[in-house]
Amino acid sequence: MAAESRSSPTPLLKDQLDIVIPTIRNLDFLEMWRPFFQQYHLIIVQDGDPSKTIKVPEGFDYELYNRNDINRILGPKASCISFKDSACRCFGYMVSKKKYIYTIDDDCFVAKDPSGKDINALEQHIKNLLSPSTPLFFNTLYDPYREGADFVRGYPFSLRDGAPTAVSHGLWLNIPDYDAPTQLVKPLERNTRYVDAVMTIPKGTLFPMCGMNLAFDRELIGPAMYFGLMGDGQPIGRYDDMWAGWCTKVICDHLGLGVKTGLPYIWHSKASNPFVNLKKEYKGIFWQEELIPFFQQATLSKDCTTVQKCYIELSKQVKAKLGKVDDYFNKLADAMVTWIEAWDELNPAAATSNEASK
Ligand SMILES: O=c1ccn([C@@H]2O[C@H](COP(=O)(O)OP(=O)(O)O[C@H]3O[C@@H](CO)[C@H](O)[C@H]3O)[C@@H](O)[C@H]2O)c(=O)[nH]1
Ligand SMILES: [Mn+2]
Repeated sequence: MAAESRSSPTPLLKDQLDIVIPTIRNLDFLEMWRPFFQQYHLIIVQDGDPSKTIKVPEGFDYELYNRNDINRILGPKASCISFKDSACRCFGYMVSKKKYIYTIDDDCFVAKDPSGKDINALEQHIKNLLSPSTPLFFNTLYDPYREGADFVRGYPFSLRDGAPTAVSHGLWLNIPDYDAPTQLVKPLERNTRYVDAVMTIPKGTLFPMCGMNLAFDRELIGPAMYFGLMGDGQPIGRYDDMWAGWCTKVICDHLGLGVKTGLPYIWHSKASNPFVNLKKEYKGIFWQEELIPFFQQATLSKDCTTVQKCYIELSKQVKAKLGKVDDYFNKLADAMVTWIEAWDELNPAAATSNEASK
């Protein structure tokens, strides 16, 4: 009997997920990801000099946007997209037409699990996103929906359906995502600890969201994933993902959505320059002592029934309460509004459904 053709199974969410990569480098790292990424569509956001040619390895299906494209597509609204900072990646979220996004940095490679097996980070993120979260009651055996685990005794049955998962936050072996001061005092520290767990970040708790290995449900939370104004002309850098994470978590808590962190790991290969990072982070290190209480105390009214409405409401509070910390936050609050306007312009269907829920 002829051996049946063993075509490899269609990858999960093949036509429902885009991979967004911000880059100022070449994309050779994709060779290592080819087995896991090749069947997905890539959105490459080329930062820096648009006249530079970024070589994409053969065989990948992609669209590439440089700064000229961003300016052409958004016109004056392009002012909300950072230049010369990885924050530019959020343009990829806006132009995508898919339900899910995975974003990864170009210095992140395939890590190995303790058994030595290559980790398909994308597959794990998809599992995280397709299973519920438990933001209202902590399960001490971690992810109860995982094979071989469950809810522990005392876990209310009324809460076991969980909440829809909006965000899956992955981690990093080798170079951990430390801030500059920590990097300076521990230049040789490497993360070798593989913790085999995925857990939901409880409602009411903020977290430092790192953008280098991150997936999210674009339809559930996309408009909140604005990676704030950083880089060229801005007084701060390396807080783009943090800003998005704080806004996202407040909105997820308000809308009853879940955020998970833990598996999958990637191998982060490049330590960016701690001195350059210190300059970028400097103001953020003391500003965040005011930003965190702001987000912890932020409340959204019951009229905020969509992400866009929540985000606009949050932008007003940023202006009212953080504008006095530094004028940068007035600029950022305006950029948050511009981001939503641009999002709705590029995603009219979603915007109309947003209108409908008014
Ligand atoms: O001006 C730039 C600089 C970089 N990029 C691209 O963005 C990612 C991350 O760059 P890199 O790996 O050099 O920086 P890290 O310090 O390791 O990044 C971590 O800190 C956060 C800063 O916000 C970031 O989200 C984390 O991943 C690479 O793909 C670069 O090519 C850029 O587009 N523009
Ligand atoms: Mn890096």
